Amino acid sequence: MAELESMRASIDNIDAALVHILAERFKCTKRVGRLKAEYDLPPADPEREARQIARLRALAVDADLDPAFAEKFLNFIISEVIRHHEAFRG
Ligand SMILES: C=C(O[C@@H]1C=C(C(=O)O)C=C[C@H]1O)C(=O)O
Repeated sequence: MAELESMRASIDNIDAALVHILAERFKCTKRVGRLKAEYDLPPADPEREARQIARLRALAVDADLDPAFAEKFLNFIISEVIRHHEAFRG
């Protein structure tokens, strides 16, 4: 079925883009983690996280994406980031 193949090709492209986007994000967050370790700042910043979650939920609603899913996804990423930041502190 041509439409199925076409949709799957787009899904594969989107998955590749997601991997590249996540890799860039983790490059930034690792740099932030090294700065935090250097300046003895805590690995997590719950106030910033709350602002990011509120912003992402609103963007999700506008984009017709489930905001609960958007929040879960961001929390999943942030928990990995915090794990990296804790490791930088040693
Ligand atoms: C990257 C940071 O560290 C943590 C991870 C965050 C993220 O992945 O967006 C946000 C806040 C912090 O809990 C930061 O403080 O900016």
